[in-house]
Amino acid sequence: MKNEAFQILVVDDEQAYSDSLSIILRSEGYAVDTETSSVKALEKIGNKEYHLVISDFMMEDMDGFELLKMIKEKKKELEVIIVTGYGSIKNAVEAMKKGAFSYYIKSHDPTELLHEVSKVKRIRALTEEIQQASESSRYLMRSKNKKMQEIIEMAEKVAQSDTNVLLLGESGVGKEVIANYIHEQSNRKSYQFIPVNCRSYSKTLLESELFGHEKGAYTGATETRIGKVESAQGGTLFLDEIGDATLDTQIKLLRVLDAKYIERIGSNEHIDVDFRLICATNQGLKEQIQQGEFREDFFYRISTFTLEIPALRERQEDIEEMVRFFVKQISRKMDKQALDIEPELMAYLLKYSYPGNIRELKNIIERLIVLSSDGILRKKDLLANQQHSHSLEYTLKEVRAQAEKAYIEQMLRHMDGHLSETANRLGITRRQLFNKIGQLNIHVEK
Ligand SMILES: Nc1ncnc2c1ncn2[C@@H]1O[C@H](COP(=O)(O)OP(=O)(O)OP(=O)(O)O)[C@@H](O)[C@H]1O
Repeated sequence: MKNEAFQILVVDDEQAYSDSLSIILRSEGYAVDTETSSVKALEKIGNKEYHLVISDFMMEDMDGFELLKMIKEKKKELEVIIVTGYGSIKNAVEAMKKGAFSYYIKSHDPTELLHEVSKVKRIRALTEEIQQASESSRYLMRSKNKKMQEIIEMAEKVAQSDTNVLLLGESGVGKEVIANYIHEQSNRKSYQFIPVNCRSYSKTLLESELFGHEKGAYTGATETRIGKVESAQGGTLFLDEIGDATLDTQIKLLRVLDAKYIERIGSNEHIDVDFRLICATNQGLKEQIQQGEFREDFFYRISTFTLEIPALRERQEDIEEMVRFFVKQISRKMDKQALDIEPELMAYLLKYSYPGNIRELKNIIERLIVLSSDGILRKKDLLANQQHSHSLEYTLKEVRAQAEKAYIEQMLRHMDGHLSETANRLGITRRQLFNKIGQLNIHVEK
């Protein structure tokens, strides 16, 4: 991680002290924000991804212990260095027991502090490396299919430039996975990959999600919030289902791409932004343009480089390896023993048409693993699962309930257990979703 990507928040109610600290830290290239109030600092921490907080111990509105406790409650992984005077070393040591990374004595040589900061940075980089190594085994980025091989190759090439990319393909073919891969292969990889699904939000909510808002910008905006475009600073912004963005939102995005700055809703302040845009859609944008639902100029701007990801049924030669990959991955996740696949099942899976593409294949394997009690995945379990659509022993109400349950569970998994977004996507209220979860005995994994 480069120093500029390492975000530090300095909290001290003595403005002069936090200013001088930030000058020292900035001279090393770190990105520094300062705050004189602990309460406001907590708000900032909620809104932005910091890597380190350097906080004074004695402050007027909250003492160091309390601030530390609240930071750790909010963000366990966020490191805190306590700054203290000679008189309160005992407290600083106590703070370390409570989770502070280390402490720094105010009158000491600042190189000591810089040394501690670089330690936090090194540890953070190591943790991220480990995370990335385990993430790379999350995806199978190999293919025997010629078209898919070309797509992976082109994704690697385009990753080296800053070109905007448009990913086309049916739902579940792995557009987000490819977008993430492009980010990981690019020199923006030490910054964040920020995905936003445009279908999950109403127009106002999407714009506030993207551009952020100032406190009081509209009813319900109770605090200032940083948008996803700002969070993608230095990194990659992935806009999924871009066809769902309204014409107004498209104009605003076009302006951001041209002017390279945003204004939070309710503010005139220009905030410079630098990110790569990757968009995806499973709709025909050309038809949407003809119907006046999608701006042509925006389309040309986002589609400098277009990749069309084939449906899984068009790359049948990859199914077997993918089945084995998911069996291994999911059984490890569920802590189940190594699993064998019955040949009849494999033969069925190789011929099946997968209207839901890779997502459907993954879900099928997950269900089969859950149903297997002896370590063997069998075709009969697959059919048992689909039985309700073939057998005639269920009432209409039961069939409806089963279908609803399966669909809600699938959507919850897709939205990573995020309830509001799931409700939004299902077109019901959060309360209705809660009721369904209770009635249908749905298990929510976060
Ligand atoms: N190459 C791959 N290796 C492993 N898993 C994959 C791969 N491609 C896709 N998947 C899995 O398939 C599921 C669907 O992938 P993804 O969300 O990227 O599809 P999508 O095309 O963006 O779907 P949608 O259009 O519905 O948003 C995810 O669970 C993802 O982890």
